[in-house]
Amino acid sequence: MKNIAKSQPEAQARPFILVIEGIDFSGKTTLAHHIQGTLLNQGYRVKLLHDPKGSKNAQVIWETILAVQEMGANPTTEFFLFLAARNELIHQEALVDDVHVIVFDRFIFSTIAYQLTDKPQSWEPFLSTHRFFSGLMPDLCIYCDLDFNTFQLRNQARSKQDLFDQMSKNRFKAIQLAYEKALQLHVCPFLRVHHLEQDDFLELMKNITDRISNQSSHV
Ligand SMILES: Nc1ncnc2c1ncn2[C@@H]1O[C@H](COP(=O)(O)OP(=O)(O)OP(=O)(O)O)[C@@H](O)[C@H]1O
Ligand SMILES: Cc1cn([C@H]2C[C@H](O)[C@@H](COP(=O)(O)O)O2)c(=O)[nH]c1=O
Repeated sequence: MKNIAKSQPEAQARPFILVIEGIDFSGKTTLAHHIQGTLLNQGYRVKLLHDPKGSKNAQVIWETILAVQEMGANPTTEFFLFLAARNELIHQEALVDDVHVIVFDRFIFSTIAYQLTDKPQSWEPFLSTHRFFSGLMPDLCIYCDLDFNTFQLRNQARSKQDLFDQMSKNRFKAIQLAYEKALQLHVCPFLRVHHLEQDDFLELMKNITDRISNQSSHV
């Protein structure tokens, strides 16, 4: 990726929380690494965290999620385990370093889309609980859009799969719909990306860095 500028970013009172969301194989991790690399090149201190696997304890909880899922756990149990994993991730990794930007590869919208899919009445209570216990709310969400055919092609090309990756078209559509509705809750602004090309990426980066500078000039 092109090195745009190397001026020193302004000091910030708190990190900018950038969340990358989307269904499995939508390109979140690829995009997150490009964004991290570009921001680092511009002199930002950046931390990239993968929810739910991005800290030692979170990884243990993720393995528990997979194990109990295999045994047919109650969906609410799965919900609480994802919250537990995120709590560990936040406390072990997110709140410990002095950084300008934290990029989360998945965050609270994933829980709405996957665990609370058909329970829109539970979304606000969940968000309030998250806000109360962690205080870490997204400043911007980048939503990676994907069609079902591409999902299937990318899924088939994968060597390693877990139960979350094996979903029917109906389940895929339900998760997407939940994402779309959750993004309308005004938790934070969001940008939608779909098959990102180089030019679109440069524009996206400009948008992101403008928002980061804007936040630091308002603290
Ligand atoms: N813009 C793109 N164009 C074409 N292929 C892409 C693009 N972005 C990602 N891919 C490919 O799609 C696959 C999934 O990408 P990636 O791992 O980044 O997605 P993800 O959303 O993080 O997936 P998961 O949710 O399973 O972790 C990879 O094989 C990657 O190379
Ligand atoms: C954070 C979070 C994740 N999930 C699911 C979604 C994915 O299938 C896996 C995580 O693996 P990936 O490599 O990021 O695709 O976990 C979930 O169901 N709920 C959540 O809150």
